[in-house]
Formats: sequence, structure tokens, C-alpha cells
Amino acid sequence: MESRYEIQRRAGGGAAGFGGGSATGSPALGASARRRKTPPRPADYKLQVIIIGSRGVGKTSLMERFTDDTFCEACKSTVGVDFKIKTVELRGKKIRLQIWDTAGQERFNSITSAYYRGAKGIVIVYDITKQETFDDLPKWMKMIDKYASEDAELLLVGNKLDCEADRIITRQQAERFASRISGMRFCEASAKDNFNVDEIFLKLVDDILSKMPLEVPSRELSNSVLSLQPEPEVPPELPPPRMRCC
Ligand SMILES: Nc1nc2c(ncn2[C@@H]2O[C@H](COP(=O)(O)OP(=O)(O)OP(=O)(O)O)[C@@H](O)[C@H]2O)c(=O)[nH]1
Repeated sequence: MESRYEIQRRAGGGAAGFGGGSATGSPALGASARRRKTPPRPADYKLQVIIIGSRGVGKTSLMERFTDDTFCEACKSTVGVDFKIKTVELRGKKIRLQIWDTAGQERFNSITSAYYRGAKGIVIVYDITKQETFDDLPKWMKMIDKYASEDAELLLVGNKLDCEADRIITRQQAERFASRISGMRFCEASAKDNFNVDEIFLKLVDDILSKMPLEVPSRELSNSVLSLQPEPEVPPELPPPRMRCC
């Protein structure tokens, strides 16, 4: 699939994620080291999530913050699509999450649209400091209607919450937008400050899993999401936790 499309691979990017691991071991390893190595438990599920939204809203930054806990101040624009893999455990299941980061530039729509179909979850990002990125949302919704699976979970994310002083789009505006779309959740985040980033992806995965038949006792389901990572510290200028979506 990759060779059919233009895929930009950033340093440390997704290419290594597929088929990764070194189950067969390397000749340089001693026999005892090889014996000691326990093969990782295979994933129970493989899920694909796609991140869409206008140019420069922080799609790549959100993905990289979640997968590698890194942030790039001056990133190159994504060309076509990129992806990263992260394995998470939720609801007693091991999930191999494949995150597709798409280019925001319209000229890549014919490439990126091919990745909507397989996505169980779609993160639609705008920049809270840029009106045009919010005005573009109906355009992204049209792409979803046209190319995505009907049962894909939708999450609207207002990114760059650390730039509160430059905010143009109010939380209420975005909440109104999300409330008009059936099943769409809404959340504000900051890839830069690592605020609400884990929550975005984990909540989305949890919503996807909640629609799948799982053989897990119900008492295990109650404390699944967010037990993976400690709650991020809330910077003083950010809204109190009860305002957060995830
Ligand atoms: N202040 C702030 N800047 C951010 C945040 N997230 C991303 N940026 C910056 O915004 C710029 C664009 O970020 P990207 O992650 O490349 O945006 P993108 O949506 O992937 O852009 P395209 O690939 O062109 O579609 C970069 O300079 C980032 O450093 C954030 O949460 N806060």
C-alpha cells in the first residue's frame, strides 16, 4: 500500500513500526541472551486512526507528542501521509494503534482520502488561534462523509491551547459545532505543553473498543482509560480539569 502513495518519512518515523521487533534475534547476540528474550504478547486488536485538518494546525505535533513524547517547534509540512505506531493497553486488551497523519494542504486530498476508509477513529484538528482552520471544518466533514466508514468515531480537537492569549475560536463555538454532528466529541489540547494529548487518543480508542465485543469482565472495564498514564499537570493558565473533554 505504501508504494502507491507519496509518503513522507520523518526521522524516526513510522517505517520501522511495521513488522518491527526482532523476534528472530541478531547473530551478534549470545545464545543465552537470545534464550532470555521473551517474545512480546501479540496485540489483541489493530486499530487505525487518522488525523485530519488544515495546514499547520498541529496534526503531526499531536501524533509525535503521543507516540514519542517529542515536540518540534519548526516542523516541515507533511507531504501526503505519514504514520506512527503505538501499542496501548485498554480494557484488558493490547491494542496496536496505527496513526495516520495526513497533509493539511488541499493538493494532497486525493492521496489522503485513500486512508479514511480503514480508520476506526478520526481526529479532526483546528487551531484555536486561526479562524480559517475552524472555517475549514465543514470541508473536512465533507471528506469524512465521502470517504470514511460511517461508524468511525469522530473527535474534534482545538489545538494550541497554550496560545490562550491569541485565542480566536471560543470553546463554546467549537462545542456548538461538535454538538451538531452525531457522536462527535470535542476536546482542546496543546501538543506543545503536552496537555490532553494522551487523552485524545486513549479516549478515541476506548470509544472504538466500547463498540466492539470484548470478553472482559465488566468490573475491569470501569477503570480502563487513563489508567495507563498519570494525569498531566494542568498549567495554571489552562481551564480546570472538569472543563476537559477526555
Ligand atoms: N504553540 C503551539 N504550536 C504548535 C502546537 N502544535 C503544533 N504547533 C506548531 O505549529 C506548526 C505546525 O505544526 P504541525 O504539527 O507540522 O502541523 P500540521 O497540522 O501537521 O501541518 P501540515 O503537515 O502542514 O498539515 C509547527 O511550527 C509546530 O511547532 C501547539 O500545541 N502549540
